[in-house]
Amino acid sequence: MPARSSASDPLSMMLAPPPNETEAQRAARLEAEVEAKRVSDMIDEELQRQEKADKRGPKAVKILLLGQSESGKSTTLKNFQLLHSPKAFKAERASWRAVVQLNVVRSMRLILEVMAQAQAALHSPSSGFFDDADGVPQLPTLTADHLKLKMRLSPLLQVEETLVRKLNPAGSVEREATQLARATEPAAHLDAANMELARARSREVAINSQFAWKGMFSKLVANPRGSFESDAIDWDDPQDPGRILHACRDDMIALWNDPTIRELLEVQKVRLQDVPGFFLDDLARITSPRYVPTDDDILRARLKTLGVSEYRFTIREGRLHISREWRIFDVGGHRSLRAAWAPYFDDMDAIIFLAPISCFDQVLDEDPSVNRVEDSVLLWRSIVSNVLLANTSVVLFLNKVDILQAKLDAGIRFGSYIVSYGNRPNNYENASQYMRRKFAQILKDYSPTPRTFYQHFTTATDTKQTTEILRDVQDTIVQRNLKSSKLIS
Ligand SMILES: Nc1nc2c(ncn2[C@@H]2O[C@H](COP(=O)(O)OP(=O)(O)OP(=O)(O)O)[C@@H](O)[C@H]2O)c(=O)[nH]1
Ligand SMILES: [Mg+2]
Repeated sequence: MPARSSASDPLSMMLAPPPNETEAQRAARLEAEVEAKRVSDMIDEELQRQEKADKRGPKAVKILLLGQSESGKSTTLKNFQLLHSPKAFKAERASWRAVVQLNVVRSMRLILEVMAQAQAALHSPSSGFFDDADGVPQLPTLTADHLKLKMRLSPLLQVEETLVRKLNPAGSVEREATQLARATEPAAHLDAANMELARARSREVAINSQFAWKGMFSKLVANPRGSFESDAIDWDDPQDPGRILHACRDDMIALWNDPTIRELLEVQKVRLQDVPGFFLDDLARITSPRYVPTDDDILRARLKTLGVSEYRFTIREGRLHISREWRIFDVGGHRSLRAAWAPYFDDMDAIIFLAPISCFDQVLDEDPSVNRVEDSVLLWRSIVSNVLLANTSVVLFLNKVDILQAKLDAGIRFGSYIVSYGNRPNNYENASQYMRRKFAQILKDYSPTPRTFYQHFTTATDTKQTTEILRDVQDTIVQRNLKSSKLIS
């Protein structure tokens, strides 16, 4: 078909300028055309923006995890990951293997530290560990075999250095915070040794969430075939942490199971079982060449948080199955890191506050004059009274109830530390309900506006129980969103 000339095309004819157009008319027409194009471009832009927004879905739900250090925030985040991205969670096993190794080495370092202190005490009669009457040492005596074990385990400190160097690039501030104890050099006298032990107890590896540490560890411990099920140790590398731990395996087991060492730890009031990241009862499994952490190991592994980490997932809501993005923010709970929380208060849908109520007989590492439960209570008060958070839903996890139960069963008296508890029965039922009422009352007294809140007794290391609770929390927030967007009444 022959192409139509513009002279016969009705559209061209309609758009063509009038044949007798004056200069002024032409200028006005061109100006109107420019204006029409501007308006049309604006409309296009708005349509594109809306299209993008529709694709992105409704506004994201934001949840902030708060609580003191070691309260279980990162453990709760791991539970969210396990619930929504189980494959990605499992793919990170190699990285967590390194953290479990660090935890083992930390526990062993504490034992070596206690041994060094006992040795120092022998040379210091004024140490307070000698009976005033007959001058006999009150500490169990270490034999030559113990000292041989201690010497043979000194390569473990090197393992820690290797792993820490990998975790924190040289020169970063976090590296300084993780400097290692010299457990092999006994302190000159007991006061110094005591201080060294106290420092060693609180010194732990911390990670800045902005640093891609998981990538570093995957490279370090995954085998060349990328499979974690097979041998994950590089036997050609004498520095390989897995290789050194494997070589020290029998000595570590012997030391941990030695009755004199257990007695020494008891006299020094070092309960390694209560230190987060305790794996000494699993040494044979963890130091085996093909060790791959289980979900349970990953939840129990302890890595202190510096900075803020964010985890995103999508949930389909309501009958219309509208996808909505959820963002969970995990912050560091150490006192020096709490100032970094405030910028996140704006625009949060919910806060999950973790209060580890098992810590009633412990003090803060950052201030030994403060009881840990007291710190949680004060922190809760400052959060619920904060006007920036007045419209934010609050969910309280009274966490570590497994440890609370164990401590009360072992006869540790709740009322000796929480004085207001008085002479109430020293059992789980009464103590846990007492704490529940205490936190609820503070919310009632200090919240700027009356608000409902949800509270749960939790054991964040118990994935089954925690995922059920997290599902519950999610449902509550979804229902609230649907109500406020009037999708349900
Ligand atoms: N037994 C027991 N251990 C728990 C529980 N919750 C957390 N833990 C352990 O306690 C340790 C500390 O938990 P994290 O989740 O690292 O604590 P956090 O609040 O993130 O601490 P920071 O990062 O320092 O602010 C980890 O080793 C956990 O495995 C619990 O309910 N019971
Ligand atoms: Mg953390």
